[in-house]
Amino acid sequence: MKTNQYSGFHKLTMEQRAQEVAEFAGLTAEELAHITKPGALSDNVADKCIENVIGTYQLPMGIAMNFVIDGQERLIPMVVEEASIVAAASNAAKMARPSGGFYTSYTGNIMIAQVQVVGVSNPHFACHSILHHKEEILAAANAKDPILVKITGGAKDVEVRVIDTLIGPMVIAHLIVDTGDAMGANAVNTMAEAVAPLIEQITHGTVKLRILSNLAAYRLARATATFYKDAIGGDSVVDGIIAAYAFAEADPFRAATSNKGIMNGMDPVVVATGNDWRGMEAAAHSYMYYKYGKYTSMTRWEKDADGNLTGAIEIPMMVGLVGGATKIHPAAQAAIKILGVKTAEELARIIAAVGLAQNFAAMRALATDGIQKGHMKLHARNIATVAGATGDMLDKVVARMVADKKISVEYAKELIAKL
Ligand SMILES: CC(C)(COP(=O)([O-])OP(=O)([O-])OC[C@H]1O[C@@H](n2cnc3c(N)ncnc32)[C@H](O)[C@@H]1OP(=O)([O-])[O-])[C@@H](O)C(=O)NCCC(=O)NCCSC(=O)C[C@@](C)(O)CC(=O)[O-]
Ligand SMILES: NC(=O)C1=CN([C@@H]2O[C@H](COP(=O)(O)OP(=O)(O)OC[C@H]3O[C@@H](n4cnc5c(N)ncnc54)[C@H](OP(=O)(O)O)[C@@H]3O)[C@@H](O)[C@H]2O)C=CC1
Repeated sequence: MKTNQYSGFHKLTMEQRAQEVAEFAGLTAEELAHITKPGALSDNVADKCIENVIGTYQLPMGIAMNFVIDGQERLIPMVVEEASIVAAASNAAKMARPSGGFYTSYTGNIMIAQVQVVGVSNPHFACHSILHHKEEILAAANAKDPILVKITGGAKDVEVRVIDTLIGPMVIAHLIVDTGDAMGANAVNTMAEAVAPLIEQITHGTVKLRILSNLAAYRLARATATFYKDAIGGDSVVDGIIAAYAFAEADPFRAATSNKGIMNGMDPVVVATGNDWRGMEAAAHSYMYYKYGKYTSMTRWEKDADGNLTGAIEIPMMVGLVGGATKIHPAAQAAIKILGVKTAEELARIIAAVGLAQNFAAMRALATDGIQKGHMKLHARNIATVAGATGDMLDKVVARMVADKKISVEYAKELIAKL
């Protein structure tokens, strides 16, 4: 496969798809086997990732097609259990292609470590004292990670705040750290612990928590795309999507589902690359309050002067290529090679684009046929399997359920009995 716009890719067998992906990404047979051969992880790394390991739990890895991001064709590995997500991402990317696909930007690999100081009688004065000693504090932080300092410069700045809390004022110091191609949690936690004694001396207070913030408000990935109205169903579809977006922008009940739809795109890539999806989720949802003062849509959708649909997303994206499980998980390494990324920045930008694509696909389906038509057609295989259908019988049962527009375990069982 020389291009990722492979119409009918989904009609190939698993083995054929794997070979096409390996050819596009230049995967060796061994690298491909880390994905296609179950059990690879338990042979060498599972017991090094977490505690009390007894084995491994497998999830499907699908490949979203058609993505052009900043002018480059990308295959997107997505690890997820839910039907229709990979199809939706592929469909959205296909519809974005006529305008050139997705365009991204990024603010840098900047993480925040928090140091909490309590018992300070003059908190505002203490904040100034911390800032007077900024260079000393940065030196103490950077002494803990010479590798990071060599690569990125490490801790770059200190910020301070006084917050009023239920137990009185607290001085909160933020270490601002460039963590390079690492997600950086362990790195910044180590630095926060290292500077605590110095901050206690400076403030005459007591340091309690020393921990990163997952509200990675300085590590933002952005993506935009233009969907030509004629490529997505015309003015009524554009207006339908704008109305769906306006609902999510205004209502947290809708925003929660619309943003879950965005996570349908972002989480599977974060998981596929061995990154911390809990941290990414915490960052993305909390950023809504930080930026907009309310829980709202993570995306912004508008009409351009020609009536085409334009979308944008700005989201904290703290993912790494080194550190955590990424470096030691062979399938994560293979996924990174499929993506063709060399830096954490590239990966962050791609994930933001996939989130935007997923939101478009969901809202377009909702604004036209409704989600069930596309979703349940793909979920039918899952339903038929639950009912006990296998092999050719499975295909026959799925075809009949879709044709009869009756997709349920009950009806699948009826069909199995009949067929
Ligand atoms: C599902 C589609 C794409 C069908 O849409 P369609 O128009 O029937 O698809 P199509 O048959 O015309 O195919 C168009 C392209 O879609 C892809 N595609 C099509 N079928 C497959 C397949 N079997 N396997 C892999 N890829 C597939 C593929 O790229 C294909 O291009 P082609 O290969 O033909 O050149 C569409 O209905 C859709 O995008 N629906 C949205 C589904 C969705 O968002 N699923 C997420 C789960 S629902 C949810 O939890 C989120 C939500 C909805 O609650 C969020 C919210 O509320 O906002
Ligand atoms: N989200 C959260 O709240 C938390 C997440 N975590 C977990 O922390 C892990 C990620 O932490 P992270 O600090 O990335 O993990 P690591 O500590 O494993 O990796 C970071 C280290 O890799 C080394 N390194 C090598 N090459 C590079 C490079 N090019 N750029 C940057 N660093 C490089 C650095 O120095 P050196 O070699 O000296 O280490 C750096 O400190 C994830 O598993 C995450 O789940 C942990 C706590 C909290």
